[in-house]
Amino acid sequence: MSKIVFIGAGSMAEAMISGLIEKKMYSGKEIIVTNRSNDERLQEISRLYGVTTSRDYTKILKKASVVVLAFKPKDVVESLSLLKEDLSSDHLVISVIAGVSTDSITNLLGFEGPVIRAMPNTSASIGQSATAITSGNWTNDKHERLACALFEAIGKVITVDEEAMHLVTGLSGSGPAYFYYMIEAMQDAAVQEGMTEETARELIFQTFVGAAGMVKASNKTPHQLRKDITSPNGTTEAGIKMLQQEQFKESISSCIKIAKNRSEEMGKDIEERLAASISSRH
Ligand SMILES: NC(=O)C1=CN([C@@H]2O[C@H](COP(=O)(O)OP(=O)(O)OC[C@H]3O[C@@H](n4cnc5c(N)ncnc54)[C@H](OP(=O)(O)O)[C@@H]3O)[C@@H](O)[C@H]2O)C=CC1
Ligand SMILES: O=C(O)[C@@H]1CCC=N1
Repeated sequence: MSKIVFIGAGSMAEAMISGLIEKKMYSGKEIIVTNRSNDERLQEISRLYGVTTSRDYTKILKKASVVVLAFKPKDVVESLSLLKEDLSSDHLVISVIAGVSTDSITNLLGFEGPVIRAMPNTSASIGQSATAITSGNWTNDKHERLACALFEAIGKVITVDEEAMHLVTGLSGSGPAYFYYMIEAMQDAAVQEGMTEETARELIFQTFVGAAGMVKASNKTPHQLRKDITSPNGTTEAGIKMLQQEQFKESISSCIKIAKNRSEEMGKDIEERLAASISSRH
């Protein structure tokens, strides 16, 4: 039986594993997970999802057809140098690593194998990821269909040109955190105004779910939906005016730009380290 291997057992790997099992795309038995050194974490993942865990790369990669790279960008050079002996062009490599291009991965692996770069988000764990994928040079339709099916099992998938991946990363990869920050801020404000945390949470959560549902279901734009709530000289107008005064839109714009730039920087850092390692070999 051909398995899927996760190299990395952190938040993103767990979100994908739980979503894939929940949607029955893979059973726990068909998933192998490894990490660098955290034994407790591997035990926890195994207990929660019934997956196999191992640090024997040679053994696990022999059983796998799909290999998901789910470690941090800073670990790419070291981790791929450990993995490349056991990887071949028969493996489909799916990287969810922020910033790092398919070319960098191919160059680090040192052979022309299929690499798909994906940017999901942690809502994968409830089947609600927004994922963008892009294909490297050595993929075919079969690889792309497989990657699409995998990410469709855990949410919505779009295909983009690789240049767009930095923006996607700052927008929808990091995106859930921006909304959580907004919820946190609204909850803190309500508690400061005397509401219990429990009541605030209940009201705010449902308000978020309802607003997201409206954006999805309605044929109105978010702008129109906002206008519908904003009575002249009413509470919403007062609140929105304060957000405008505090430069809410400008803050969000800077947030997306800086996150996109950070993704670009992380990619460049890997390219520079790759170039340095090539020149040191000559
Ligand atoms: N978190 C998110 O919302 C999203 C993250 N991503 C991307 O997913 C990737 C993982 O992020 P996240 O899950 O948050 O990170 P975490 O820090 O939670 O997890 C990283 C994992 O990688 C493991 N690891 C590091 N080096 C190796 C190695 N050589 N072999 C095997 N495992 C290794 C670590 O093991 P150990 O703990 O033992 O060191 C750890 O399990 C990142 O590249 C990130 O950019 C993409 C989209 C969203
Ligand atoms: O913060 C990060 O670098 C990763 C990438 C997207 C979400 N988390």
